[in-house]
Amino acid sequence: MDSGIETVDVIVVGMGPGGEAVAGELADAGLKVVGVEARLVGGECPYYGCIPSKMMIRAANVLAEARRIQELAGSVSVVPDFSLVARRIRAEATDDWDDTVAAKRFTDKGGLLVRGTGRLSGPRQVTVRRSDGGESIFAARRAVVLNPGTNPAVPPVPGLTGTPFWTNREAMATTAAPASLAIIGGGPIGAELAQMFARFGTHVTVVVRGPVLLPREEPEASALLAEVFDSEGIRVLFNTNVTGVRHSDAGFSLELSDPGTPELVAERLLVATGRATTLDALKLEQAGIDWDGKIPPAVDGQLQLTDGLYLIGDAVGAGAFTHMSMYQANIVAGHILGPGIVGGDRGTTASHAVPRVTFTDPEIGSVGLSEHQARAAGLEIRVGITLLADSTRGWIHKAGNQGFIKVVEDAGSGVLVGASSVGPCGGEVLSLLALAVHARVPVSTLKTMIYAYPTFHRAIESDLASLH
Ligand SMILES: Cc1cc2nc3c(=O)[nH]c(=O)nc-3n(C[C@H](O)[C@H](O)[C@H](O)COP(=O)(O)OP(=O)(O)OC[C@H]3O[C@@H](n4cnc5c(N)ncnc54)[C@H](O)[C@@H]3O)c2cc1C
Ligand SMILES: NC(=O)c1ccc[n+]([C@@H]2O[C@H](COP(=O)([O-])OP(=O)(O)OC[C@H]3O[C@@H](n4cnc5c(N)ncnc54)[C@H](O)[C@@H]3O)[C@@H](O)[C@H]2O)c1
Repeated sequence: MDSGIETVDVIVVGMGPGGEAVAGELADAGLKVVGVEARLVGGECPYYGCIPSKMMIRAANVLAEARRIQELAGSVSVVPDFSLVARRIRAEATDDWDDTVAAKRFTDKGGLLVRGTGRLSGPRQVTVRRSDGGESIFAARRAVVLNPGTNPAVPPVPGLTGTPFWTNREAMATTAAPASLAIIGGGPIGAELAQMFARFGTHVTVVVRGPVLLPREEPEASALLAEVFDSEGIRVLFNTNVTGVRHSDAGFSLELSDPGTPELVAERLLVATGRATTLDALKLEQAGIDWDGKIPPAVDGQLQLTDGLYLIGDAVGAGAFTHMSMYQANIVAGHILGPGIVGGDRGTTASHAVPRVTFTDPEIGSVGLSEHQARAAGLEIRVGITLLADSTRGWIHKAGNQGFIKVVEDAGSGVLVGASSVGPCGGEVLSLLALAVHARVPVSTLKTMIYAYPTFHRAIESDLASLH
């Protein structure tokens, strides 16, 4: 409708992983739910993030394993063909960036999907500038849930704007691996895509303004990844700023602050310098929020900004991961349904055991606090670190066996407060450590567990024995 206000139970603005989950569950429970989506139902993860990037990485890892055949099993000729990956992403992951199936999943539950951009226009009221040019206004009896996600952040580098640089979105849509690629940023996106494209034959240079890759990880993980990148021919320029960008038919030319490499030339440029929220555009002040650009601390518990207004997903700032968006969606759905409903009231958010996995090879998984964070929090800690290559399974594995397990124990309580699992299947091995940190399992109990032989996770047993 173009006039009047339609009253519903719940309005969800932004149908990313968390928005889609909460809207779907509430619609399933019989509530009248409006989902507002400006681009694609499902958000960044299925179309431009986790899923297509992991399909690319799966293919790149197969190439890497094939190249390891000569060290372990014979000979093979490996000829990469990126078109297979591009086809798979179109056919199986993104439906050629068409969200009809995802939209139907929601509308089949009774949800009303409104395509357009939503903003708050009052307490529990949302105005939508629809994609068809019209406007709709909705009022929510129970709640408004904001799941706006993020967009790629683009740094103010002179000359960059207006060039055909890639963000993750264009990178996921490429049909060919470029001959050469410059990447600005050595976070998870930069690191994962650097190795993936390099394994398809691209000459990759990563420009990192600090001294390490993946600065949020343990220093041992960052150092190991730098070693692996070096061994795979991926060039990393540390402590380097990009001071200018030019583009011509020949490709990109980057002006660098490094006197040793003042210019970097590449066919393509990927900007992977973090994300920017769109919270400003949601007009939180219309719902009575004293908005100063910072998320109010109240959002940490019930994810409620004010009565009946919830925020979930990357914009919360508690970890920009799909699993966090879904975790928060579950808590908010429970809160909206209320304790009287079966499955209602799912408590408040806990932040002590947030896991993450960067899908480089080796995979870099971590949970909870790093050694540095635990010390900075004033904890008296014990640390253990065990190289996978020194474990039986790592030694058997041989080619591609780089990695380690690192655990951080709070000596006072005798429980693990953080851990890293780096290696082949590092993300899978992390699960045991994530459980230990989440459930605060005493280290004395973990030490009595039987660890199957010869598994990668058995290195955890040696690691616990090495705590000091
Ligand atoms: C390359 C890449 C790889 C990644 N890999 C992983 C991974 O392996 N594992 C992992 O856990 N995470 C990964 N992530 C992160 C993951 O994609 C996000 O954490 C995830 O998408 C959750 O985001 P979200 O729920 O906050 O919303 P998003 O997915 O960002 O979706 C938000 C939606 O809201 C819509 N929207 C925004 N504002 C409005 C408005 N005003 N009105 C209407 N609609 C609006 C947007 O169009 C968008 O569709 C990756 C990200 C990238 C970029
Ligand atoms: N496997 C996963 O779970 C996965 C994979 C990819 C992305 N993600 C999520 O997406 C988020 C975004 O990833 P990202 O890698 O873009 O962001 P990021 O913020 O994690 O890393 C960006 C890096 O770019 C650097 N940087 C910023 N401005 C720069 C500049 N002007 N010049 C050079 N370097 C600059 C930053 O110092 C930082 O190290 C991640 O934080 C993560 O939460 C998750």
